[in-house]
Amino acid sequence: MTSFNESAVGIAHVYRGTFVHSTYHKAVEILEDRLLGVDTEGKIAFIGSGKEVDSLSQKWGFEALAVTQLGQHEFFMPGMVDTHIHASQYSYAGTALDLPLLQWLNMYTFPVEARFKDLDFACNVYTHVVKRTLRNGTTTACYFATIHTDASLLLGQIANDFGQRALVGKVCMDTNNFVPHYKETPEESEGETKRFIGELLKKKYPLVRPVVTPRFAPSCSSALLGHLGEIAQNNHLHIQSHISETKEEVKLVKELFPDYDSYTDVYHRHNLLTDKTVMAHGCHLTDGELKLFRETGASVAHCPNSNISLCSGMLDVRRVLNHKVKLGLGTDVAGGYSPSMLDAVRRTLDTSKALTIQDTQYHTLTFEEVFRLATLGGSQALSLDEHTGNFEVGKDFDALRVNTDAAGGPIDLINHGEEPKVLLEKFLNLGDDRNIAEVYVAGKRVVPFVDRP
Ligand SMILES: Nc1nc2[nH]cnc2c(=O)[nH]1
Ligand SMILES: [Zn+2]
Repeated sequence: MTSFNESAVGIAHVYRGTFVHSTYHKAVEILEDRLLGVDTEGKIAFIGSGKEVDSLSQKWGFEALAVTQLGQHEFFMPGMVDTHIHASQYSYAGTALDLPLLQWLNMYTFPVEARFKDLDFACNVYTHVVKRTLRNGTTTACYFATIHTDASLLLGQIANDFGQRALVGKVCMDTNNFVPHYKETPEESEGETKRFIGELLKKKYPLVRPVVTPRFAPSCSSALLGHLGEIAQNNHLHIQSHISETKEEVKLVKELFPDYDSYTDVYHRHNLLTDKTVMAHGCHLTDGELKLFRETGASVAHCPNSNISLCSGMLDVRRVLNHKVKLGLGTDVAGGYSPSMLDAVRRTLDTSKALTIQDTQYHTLTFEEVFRLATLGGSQALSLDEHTGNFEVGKDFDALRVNTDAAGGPIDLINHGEEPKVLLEKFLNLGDDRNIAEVYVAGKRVVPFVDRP
């Protein structure tokens, strides 16, 4: 039930139509002809039957005529959660996919990221990535920025200005043999991380939080990892990094950290594995490492476009879920070339089917399961599911108004009276931003963009 005082918080909007979401027990739950009320704080105040419009309008004090009615081929679904995206790498998305990870970082990534010292350059790229992801239905994004504190703060400001829910990480790295000007000393990295966290929190952006961001073990000394673990622990902060993306990287970590049992153990012994940690990729994690994820509550960001584009590996999502490790989806721009979570959904299904081609006994993921990973699963992976991820009374209204029959859109031949589940499947497989008529974050309509072009 609602936790707030009903008389103190009014109803701001009421929507009537089909709502499609996931619950902890059901991958897809279809709620037909429902009325959903959003209060003035952007939270879901009630969900009732459309037939009860008169009694609900009396109880909650809204005009029955003020209800927004969805069209026949429309539905609301929860906003999607991108659990891993490099905002800074959006500048070269769609290119540079011809090298394996470690060479790719040296050749393309580090030289580009070094440019974010220039705040004008940063502002342009960050504005584009926030707008593009919002327009594609990403209501929550967990961002890597670069090592530059002021540019990272700017990313937080831009996410706030456009109304996106975001975790923003100033990247930390004190090891870089290939592009030596793109690194910090351990003292700089520690000090600038503290400044970043302090200044971002001081802004009191309602939906933007800092996340402690060691790039990955090969870019960080043990001293730096230790400092970052301590900062996260002392301030109860989120943590993000990369793990076991490629076999070559796992081998390198073994050489760099010979006294540790595994790659996961490196992070664990620096206090970087907590229930607010999200680690990208994890393609080559062992059962023992997944057990450590489960025990600590750390989660995996599955980035299938990137895993295929850089030939890194194919994560066995079913195995991760069987270990009861939390898992969300990530675009991993620009290792992944698409900023759209719909692409992440499709690539997740493709990878699962590729694993099925290799082993016909494999338990292929269903589109319903992948829908959950893109929404509720992502919010769980980021430990934000108290606030977002599905349509539960008391949660923030983070939602996409999907119109499968949008004029000029990519979906043809929708039958009259088509089942909502079929509309969802068509949208996930064929849809794009033309089908996302509106995007809401914490009750506020953030797409279409109003004040800005
Ligand atoms: N895909 C990817 N993997 C990484 N590992 C360390 N840094 C990165 C990065 O920027 N992208
Ligand atoms: Zn990444």
